[in-house]
Amino acid sequence: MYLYGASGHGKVVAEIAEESNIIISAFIDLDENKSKLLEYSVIHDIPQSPIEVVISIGNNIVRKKIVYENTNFSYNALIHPAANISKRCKIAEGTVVMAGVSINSEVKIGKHCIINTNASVDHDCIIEDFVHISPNAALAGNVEVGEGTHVGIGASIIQGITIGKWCTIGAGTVIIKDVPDGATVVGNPGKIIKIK
Ligand SMILES: CC(=O)SCCNC(=O)CCNC(=O)[C@H](O)C(C)(C)COP(=O)(O)OP(=O)(O)OC[C@H]1O[C@@H](n2cnc3c(N)ncnc32)[C@H](O)[C@@H]1OP(=O)(O)O
Repeated sequence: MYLYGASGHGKVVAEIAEESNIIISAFIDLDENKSKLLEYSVIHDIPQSPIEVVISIGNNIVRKKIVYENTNFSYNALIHPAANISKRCKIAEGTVVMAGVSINSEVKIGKHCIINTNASVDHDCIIEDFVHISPNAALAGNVEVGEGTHVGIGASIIQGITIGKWCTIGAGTVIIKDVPDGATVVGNPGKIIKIK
């Protein structure tokens, strides 16, 4: 497997692959100043043959762009063995689930999401493609999160809330009302500070 993105996030993704006994061929990164990350080489020319990849980049828009630009890539979900995942949840290709995560019954998680360390996603949540749920964020039951949204570290979202596409939920924010597309929300209770 290749990891696309030789960064801090890439290190964490590499260690999930190692824990899962998956062999890492190399990192791919267009930054020619990077030659090695952990014990792995960083290559700058994207292979054109079919390869299996996990995109190890935290930026949601960049992950989406890479998927659309590289049709020779194939993807599987990468799940840390120390994540606690319901047998009734669905996790789509390219999504990375980190250590300590809990995902409860009948949750659906889209493609190329990051469910970061110790995040908690409760029953019946629906998370669309390219979302990042940061460390220690907690989603109560029946929460929906739209494509490309970033839920910040330690944020809490009460049950039944719908968060739109490409939103940013600030670190530690408490969401008690639905959030429209493109909104940045911070504080407790969460208030919109900008809309894209
Ligand atoms: C493993 C990992 O590292 S995963 C990465 C996890 N990272 C995160 O969760 C980061 C989340 N990002 C944030 O919380 C950021 O502060 C953002 C995106 C919400 C806002 O960033 P910016 O758009 O740059 O806004 P800026 O810093 O200018 O702040 C605007 C106002 O909102 C306030 N504000 C910003 N973030 C927060 C927050 N999380 N909670 C409360 N208030 C906040 C600021 O104090 C400021 O208030 P003021 O106008 O009264 O001075």
